[in-house]
Amino acid sequence: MTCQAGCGHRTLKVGPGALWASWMRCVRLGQKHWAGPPLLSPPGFHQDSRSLGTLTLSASPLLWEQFLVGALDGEAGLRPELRSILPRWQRSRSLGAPSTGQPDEGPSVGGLALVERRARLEPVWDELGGMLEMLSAAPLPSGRVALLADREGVILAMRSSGGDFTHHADYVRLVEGACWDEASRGTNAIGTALAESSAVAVVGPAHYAQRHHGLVCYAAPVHDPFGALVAVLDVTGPAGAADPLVLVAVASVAHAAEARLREVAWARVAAAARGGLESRLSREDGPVLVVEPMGRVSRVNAAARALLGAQGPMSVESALGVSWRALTDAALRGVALETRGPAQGPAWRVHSEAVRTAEGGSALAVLVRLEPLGARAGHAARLEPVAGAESLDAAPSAAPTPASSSSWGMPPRPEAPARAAQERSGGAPRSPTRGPGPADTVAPPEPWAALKGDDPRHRATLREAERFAPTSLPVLLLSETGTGKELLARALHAASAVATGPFVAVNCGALSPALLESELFGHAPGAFTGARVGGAEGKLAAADGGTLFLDELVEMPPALQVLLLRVLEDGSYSRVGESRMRRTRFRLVGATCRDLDAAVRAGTFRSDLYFRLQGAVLRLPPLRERTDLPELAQALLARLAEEEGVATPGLSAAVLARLAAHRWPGNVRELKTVLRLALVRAGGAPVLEVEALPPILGSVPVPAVAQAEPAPTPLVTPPALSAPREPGMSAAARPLRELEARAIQEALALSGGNVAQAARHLGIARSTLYRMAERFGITLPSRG
Ligand SMILES: Nc1ncnc2c1ncn2[C@@H]1O[C@H](COP(=O)(O)OP(=O)(O)OP(=O)(O)O)[C@@H](O)[C@H]1O
Repeated sequence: MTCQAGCGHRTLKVGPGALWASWMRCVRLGQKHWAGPPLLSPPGFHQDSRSLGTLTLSASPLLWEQFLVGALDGEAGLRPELRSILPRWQRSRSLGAPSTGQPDEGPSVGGLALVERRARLEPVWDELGGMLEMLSAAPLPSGRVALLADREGVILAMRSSGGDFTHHADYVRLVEGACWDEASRGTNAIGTALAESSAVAVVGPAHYAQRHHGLVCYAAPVHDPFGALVAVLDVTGPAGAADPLVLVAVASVAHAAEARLREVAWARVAAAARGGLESRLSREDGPVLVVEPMGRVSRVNAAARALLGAQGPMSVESALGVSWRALTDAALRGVALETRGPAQGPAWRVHSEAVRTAEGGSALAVLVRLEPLGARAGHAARLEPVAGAESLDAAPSAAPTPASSSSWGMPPRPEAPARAAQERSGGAPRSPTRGPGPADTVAPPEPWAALKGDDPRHRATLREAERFAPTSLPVLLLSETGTGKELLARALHAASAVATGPFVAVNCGALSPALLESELFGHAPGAFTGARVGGAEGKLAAADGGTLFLDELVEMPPALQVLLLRVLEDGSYSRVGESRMRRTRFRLVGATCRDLDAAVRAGTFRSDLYFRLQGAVLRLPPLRERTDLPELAQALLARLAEEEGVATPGLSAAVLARLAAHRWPGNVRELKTVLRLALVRAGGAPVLEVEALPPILGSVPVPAVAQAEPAPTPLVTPPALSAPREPGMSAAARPLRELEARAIQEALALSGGNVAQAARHLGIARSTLYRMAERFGITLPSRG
C-alpha cells in the first residue's frame, strides 16, 4: 500500500499497529492525510483534498483558575489566548457542567439501553470497531484509549492499547456507558466535537472539569451520508504525551468511517438498481447519458448526442460541469442537480439514478437524464475529450471490466445470488445484451418472480425488500397469515449475500417451549428424556452461513428470546444440556401475523429483541386490500394447472365478481386453496364458472355490503384460521374452516397419508399442516 499523498512512503503490512505507524509517519512527513486504502477513498468515492478543519484547545492551569473565580468574564475579545477556550468554558458553565468532576459524575447508560444504542450503528459497527482497534494501537509506553461515542456522547465502545493509562481512564470514567457530552463533563473532545460538529483536540487544563486536566483528547465527528452526526471517534491519553498529529489521524479515520457509511447507503441504492441500459437509453425521449466510475461518460442516446454534440470520450465534469462525486451523491439522495455546464452554457436539471451496467451484474453506473431549463435549452454544450478515456462508440460496457467493478468496491452480491436462484429454478441465465421490451420495465428480477401480482403496495414492498436483500440487516415481516411471508423470506434469501448457504425455516408457534429450544439450539446426548442418542445440532447450526427464517416469532417464549438476542449479538450459543459455547452466523428473517407492537407493550415480546430485529420492516398487504386480484388469481391458476398437468382455464366474469366480493381471511393461501378445488371441480373446462367454486364463494349471493365494508385492522390473525371453533364464530368463517379441513383430508387421502406430500399438494409448509390439523382435530401419522 502506498501513501498517495505524495511522500512515496510504502508499507506492506496492514495490521492496525502498522497502519497507525505508517500513517503517523506520512503525517509527520508533512502530508495532510493518508490517501491509501482502507482509511480514505473507499471504492467509488474519492475523498476530496479539503483540509480536515481541526481545532485545538489549550490553556494554562492559571487561566483555568482565573476563569473559575470569574476573573476572565468579559475579556474574550482582549486576550488572544482566550478567544478559543473562553466561549467553550462559558458554554459548559451555562450547561451546568461540574467544574471539579466526580468519579461517578454524569449519567451512565448500561445493559439493554447500551445494546440499543449500539444497534443504531449496526450497519457500520464492525468497521467502526476495526477503526477503534487501529486508533488504540499507539506506540506509547503509557498507552491510550480509543473510544466510539454516539451522537449523545455516550461511549459505546472502548479499546485500550494497554499500559498504565487504562487505569486512569477507568478512574475518570472513560468507560462504556458513560456520557461525555458537554452538559455532563464540560469542555472535552467528545462533547465539544459533538457540540461543534468538527474535529477537536482538548489538551490538559483546557478541559472544563479539573479531574480531566491530566488528559489529552482528540475527537472527530462521523456524519451519515445525509449530514446527520451519528458518532464521534476519540483517542485519549495522558496530557504529557500530547501530539497534534494524532488529531489529524483521528479526523482522517472519521472521514473513512463517513465514507463507509456512504458505501453502505450506496449499496442499498445499488441493490435496487435495474439493468436494461440499452432499452432505457432507447426508450427515453430526452437526452440521457450513462456515466461510469469515476465520471467517464460511456454512452449517450441519440437525443443527448444531438444536443451535446458528443463525439468522443468525455467526462461528466467536462460535459455538464458536475463532478462524479456530486452525481453519485445526488443519486444516493434521490435529488436533482442544476447546472449551467462547465462554461456557463445552457441551464440543465440533472436527474441521476443508479443503474447496473449489465442486467443482473454488479457493476454500477449512474444514468443521467437531462431536463432543459430556460429558453436557451436547445443550445449545445461543448464536450471536451478526456485523456485515457474509451471511445463512446467503443465496445459497450455491458460486461463490467474488473477495473470498473473493483473501483466501485461493491461486493458481487446482487448478481451471484440472482444467478444462483436462476439456476435453482432451472431458468436460463439472462442475456446481458437482451434487447428492449416490456419485460425490462415490468418483470421483477429473479428471485422475486415467485411473488405474483401487480398491486402497487405489494410491488413497493418487493422493491423495498430488493434493497435490503444484499445487506446483512435482519428483516421483520409483519403481515397477515397467508400473505406470502415465507415466500418473501425465501426470495430475500435467494437475493442475499448468503444465497448459496442454507435457508432454514422454523415455526415458533408450532412447538412447545421446550421443544422449540431444542429444535433451535440443539441438544447434547441424553440432555433430556427422549433426547437423541447422539444429540442434535439444532437449527441455529443448520442455518450457519445462510438464512434463518423464524415464523411466528412472537410466539417465542421470553426465556428463548434472551438466548436469541445473544446469538444475534455475537453469534454464540450453547446446546441444551451442554455448557460449551458454539458459534453460528446467519441472516435472520423474522415474521409474524400478530401485532408485535402490542406484544412489546404487553411485555410478552422483549423490546430489546424487537429493536435488534428492526433492520427492515416489510409489510405485505392483505388480499382484500390488493387491487390485482384478477391477475393474481389467473397467475396462481396457471401455476396450479401446470402442477396438475392440465391446460390453464380462464376465469369467467361471474367468478371474478365472486372472488372480488369475498373477504379472504386466509389471504393468498386461501385463494390458492379455492382455485385448486375449483380446478378439480371444473373437470378440464376451458373457463372456470361459479359452479366450480366451493360453496362459500359459489352459492352465496354477493352481499351488497361486502364491498363497502371497511377493511379490518391488519396484523391480526384472521379468526377463520386462528380462533377455536366457538359458538360465537362468524357464519362466514365456519364453511371456510370446513373447506380447509376437507382439503386437508382429501390431500392426505390422495397422498396415502404422506404428510410431506399432502403439504406440498396443499401448498403449505409441513409445520403449517400439523398446526392446522391439530386445530381441526385431524389425526396425522406421527412426525417420525
Ligand atoms: N404473491 C404471491 N404469489 C404467489 N403465491 C403466493 C403469494 N403470496 C402467497 N402465496 C402462496 O400462498 C401460500 C401461503 O404463503 P406463505 O406461506 O408464504 O404465507 P405466510 O404469510 O408465511 O403464511 P403464515 O403466516 O400462515 O405462515 C403459499 O402457497 C404461497 O406460495
